[in-house]
Amino acid sequence: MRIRPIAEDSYLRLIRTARRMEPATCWIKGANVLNVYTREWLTAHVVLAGERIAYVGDAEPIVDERTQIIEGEGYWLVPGYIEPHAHPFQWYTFDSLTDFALATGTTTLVSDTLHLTTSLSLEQVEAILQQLTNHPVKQFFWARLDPQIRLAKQSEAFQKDGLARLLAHPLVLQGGEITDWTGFLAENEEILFGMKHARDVGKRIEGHHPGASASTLAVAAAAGITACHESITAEEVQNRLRLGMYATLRHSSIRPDLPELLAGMKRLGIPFHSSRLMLTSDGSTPPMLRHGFTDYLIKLAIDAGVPDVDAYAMATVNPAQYYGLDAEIGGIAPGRIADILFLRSPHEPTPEKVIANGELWAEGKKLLRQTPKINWSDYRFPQPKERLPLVNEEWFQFPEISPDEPYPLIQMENAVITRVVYERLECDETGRINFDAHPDLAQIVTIDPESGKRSQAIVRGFAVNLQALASSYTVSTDMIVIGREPKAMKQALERVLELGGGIVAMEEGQICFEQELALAGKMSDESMAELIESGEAFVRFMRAKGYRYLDPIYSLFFFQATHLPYVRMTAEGLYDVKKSVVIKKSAPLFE
Ligand SMILES: Nc1ncnc2[nH]cnc12
Repeated sequence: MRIRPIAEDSYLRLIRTARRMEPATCWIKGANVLNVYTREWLTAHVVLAGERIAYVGDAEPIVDERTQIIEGEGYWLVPGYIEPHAHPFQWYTFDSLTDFALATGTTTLVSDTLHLTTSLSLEQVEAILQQLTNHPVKQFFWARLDPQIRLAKQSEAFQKDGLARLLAHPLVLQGGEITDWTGFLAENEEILFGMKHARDVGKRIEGHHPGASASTLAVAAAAGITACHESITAEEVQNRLRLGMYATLRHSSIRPDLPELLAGMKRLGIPFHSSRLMLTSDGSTPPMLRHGFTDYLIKLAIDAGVPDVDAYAMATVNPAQYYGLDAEIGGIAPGRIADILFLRSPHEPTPEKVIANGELWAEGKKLLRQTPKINWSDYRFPQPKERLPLVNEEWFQFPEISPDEPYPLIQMENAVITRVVYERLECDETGRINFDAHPDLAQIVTIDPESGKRSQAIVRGFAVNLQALASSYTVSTDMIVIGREPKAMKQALERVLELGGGIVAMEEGQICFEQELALAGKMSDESMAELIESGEAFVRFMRAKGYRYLDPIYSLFFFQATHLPYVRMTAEGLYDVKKSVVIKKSAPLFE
């Protein structure tokens, strides 16, 4: 597959430059160049004709006064990195993630379309995908087959016609990730249609199989799933590879698994030079990006003992091959698009310079000029204040309980996994839960203006003595409010609505944390540097409030995500995912 067609005159120029009949546009003189195909470092000249590589080797090119000559001595050149599994909406936007990626050497992203497809028409989604291709980072996408929440509004992207339309889109490289495995097993029509269709139109299908046995994975492979990024042990990596799947090794803000996975793989003798290994940061939230992006993962791999050439291959030629793009990207070789990173040492994957499409775009982790941006105001995401003009303090009244009857609690096991436990709780004189006797508990309320429903439950493990936190940053289009003070919970939600979306915490009537996320309630147009600072401030705030797990940002995001075990907040109420039963029903917002 080709990334884009080549103009006739550019094609001729490429051939003539390769034949040394025409001058190079750029000559990188005598650098150490990684050959990802033979996995060796070779001293070579790299010669460009416009956006493509014309020649790599010993011969000097023809030059003229317009040839840009870059002294390659002392540099180690590697191909631009490829992130095969991005979720570009974790506070950052598609734009700010791409800028950050470019500055740190990732020149291709394959991205989730989730919050576009749940909020916009397919025409608008397609217009955004098309606009994103103006960015120097090459961008491709996946068509989700399920929205990861129960009783999702029937957005057209998840109907058969919509799925077929998205899967036919030239920028969409795969279907998935298949998070609704229960739906697959129940032979859900749309999911099976989407998988078969992806397969029939020659696209990849990505799985999502945490903890799956070899026999479950075998079913997934039979159904056409070709990669999965959910291995958390080396044995799970091995199971995937043995089935002919690609295993994407993940290091993310909720699962920072890479060093352990690699140590286990060494123990099992899984070859690091396998072409079926890729790396992903799987939508890490801003604080994790303090360390970098794909460059950070490669560094971790090298530090864990992976030979440097194999670590680079995991983030370049392997994903390029997986997506059928290796004639275009993933290597420094003739005919490829010139995405070239200049490193100071093979053990230091953060590039000093980044060439993308034959042009120098970044130096010292800074972009040299503005990249094309999406004009987000052209796209009408539902406005929180219009969806929910009135907030009622009653929604946050504590539930009446009986001190003799065990009450269902959401017990957090880690940042995203929850269980239901039943406990007797102390009540006050009004028959409502006495939160003073239970400092580690908080009320959690989700609000869905479209269905006019609110779900209410009690959570343990999120925070201690938390007065109020409201968030439009959720996996769905709902709002979530957590806390112990109904008045403060109302105020926090009102502030989120006023911001047009975001996360707000209140203490003693004062805002003590605030992050605007006015784009779809999930993203802000602040720079990545600002979002990293703010994300770190949020983590500090939550730690001070007793949060003990890895990533409070993802905790908020996933309280409703029914692809995760074991209890979730849904429009129907508190829901047991394994048993498929509602534990506690939702209530109407307005009687
Ligand atoms: N399944 C998922 N959906 C949306 N964002 C994610 N980030 C990591 N996993 C995700």
